Amino acid sequence: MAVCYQLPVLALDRPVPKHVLSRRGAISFSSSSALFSPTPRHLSKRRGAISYDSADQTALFIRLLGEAKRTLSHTVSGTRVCFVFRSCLLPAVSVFTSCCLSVHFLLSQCLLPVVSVFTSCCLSVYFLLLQCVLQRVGCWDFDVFLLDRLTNGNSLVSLTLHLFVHYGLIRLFQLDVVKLRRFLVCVQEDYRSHNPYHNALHAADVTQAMHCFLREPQLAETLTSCDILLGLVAAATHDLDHPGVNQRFLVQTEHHLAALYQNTSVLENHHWKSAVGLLRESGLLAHRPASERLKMEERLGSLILATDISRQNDYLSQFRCHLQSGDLRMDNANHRHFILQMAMKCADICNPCRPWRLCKLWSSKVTEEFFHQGDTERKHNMEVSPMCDRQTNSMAKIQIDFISNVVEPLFSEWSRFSATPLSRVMMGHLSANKAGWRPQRLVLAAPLSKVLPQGSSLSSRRGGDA
Ligand SMILES: Nc1ncnc2c1ncn2[C@@H]1O[C@@H]2COP(=O)(O)O[C@H]2[C@H]1O
Ligand SMILES: [Zn+2]
Repeated sequence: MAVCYQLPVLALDRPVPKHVLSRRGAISFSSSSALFSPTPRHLSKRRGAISYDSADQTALFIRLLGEAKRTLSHTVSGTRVCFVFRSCLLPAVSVFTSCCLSVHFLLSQCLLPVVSVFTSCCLSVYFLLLQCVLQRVGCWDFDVFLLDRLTNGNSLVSLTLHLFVHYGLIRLFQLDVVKLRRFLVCVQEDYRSHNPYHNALHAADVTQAMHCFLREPQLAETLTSCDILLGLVAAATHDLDHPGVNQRFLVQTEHHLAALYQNTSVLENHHWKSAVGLLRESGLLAHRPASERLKMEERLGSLILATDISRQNDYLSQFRCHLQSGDLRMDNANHRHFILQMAMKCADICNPCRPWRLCKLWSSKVTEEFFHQGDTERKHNMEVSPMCDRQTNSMAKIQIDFISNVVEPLFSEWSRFSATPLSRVMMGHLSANKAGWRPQRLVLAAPLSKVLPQGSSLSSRRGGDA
């Protein structure tokens, strides 16, 4: 009690600050506990709250509400009632209360241990399940959607942390685990969750694919721990703060990012600079020499910039030259970095190489985002971008074109460089998926009238045309 007395106590009914409520260890108790009474939770009245930091378990605020007192003063009015209440009812009430307390005490003695054993069993089962899922992180059919559901939308943080532990990066770079976690949480939060495709789940998917490529023999045997660290951080951050529209849209709408990066690799430059901002803010690498930090930031940039799909042909022709002349030397730091760039590019657009079920999910997400941009462009009388027009495109048509023109050329060179079972599996899925889309290529997306609200500028324009 003495300890409690010294703790900061909030005044009655003053709202608990937001930052305190967001802490993990907040306990709040109410007039009827869901454990002991059938009263629905929303009917029970909150009586108080204790918040403590999950790390040090030290109570920060104790807050008690005066609910009971107020109820009593409403019921008791007038001296006579007060007298009757005091002489007859009060003893009865106090006997009743002590009975209730005894029952409550008995129940809590019997039930609480059972409840806490049950809770810890549930937690153990949950962590076992999570471990089972994460143990398959190196498999090409890894289900990142399942991981996301299991972690309640925290797949990017949990997957990347798991991989940092897997590669021993925390020990090798003497990383502060708290800073690392904070950095990853910030990265995850800087992705826009309302984007159908360019969100933290896509980043988790790319990071998992990157891990699969890092495990390929040619890379696993030669990459340094710094290459691995950069490969994972680049994959996790490569689309940071993506606005859900492409560069063309940003340039045409004279967005400030287009002006800032002079219409060149606008998005990729923004992702890179955002990643560097978070790295510096988190202090994750603050203990490393400044020259090493700068070099890492630069290499991070060149990995992220490699994902600019409009520059794919430059990278591909360079890759083909190396493969033809057979001059790639993995003991050469520049060559290793180039292979990391190619791995990053493959990881970014590998969704058509996944098993059909996963491939279909990604395709519908990316199409939704494209069509959303197209709808916005039409609404503002802009020219609708290729692949973004739901009136002339079908999901299957977009997929077949994307596979034929972008994915196949890249992955056939990658499998020439890394002729492994994984490459054969990916190429197998790619051709099966392309064949799977063919019968659907003439099916158009939902009619625009179902997407745009009635009376929008477009629906009236279409009416005029008719
Ligand atoms: N399944 C897909 N279908 C069509 N385009 C895709 C698909 N997957 C990725 N892309 C495009 O490829 C781009 C790669 O870089 P981004 O992730 O910035 O944006 C991606 C999309 O524009
Ligand atoms: Zn991406």
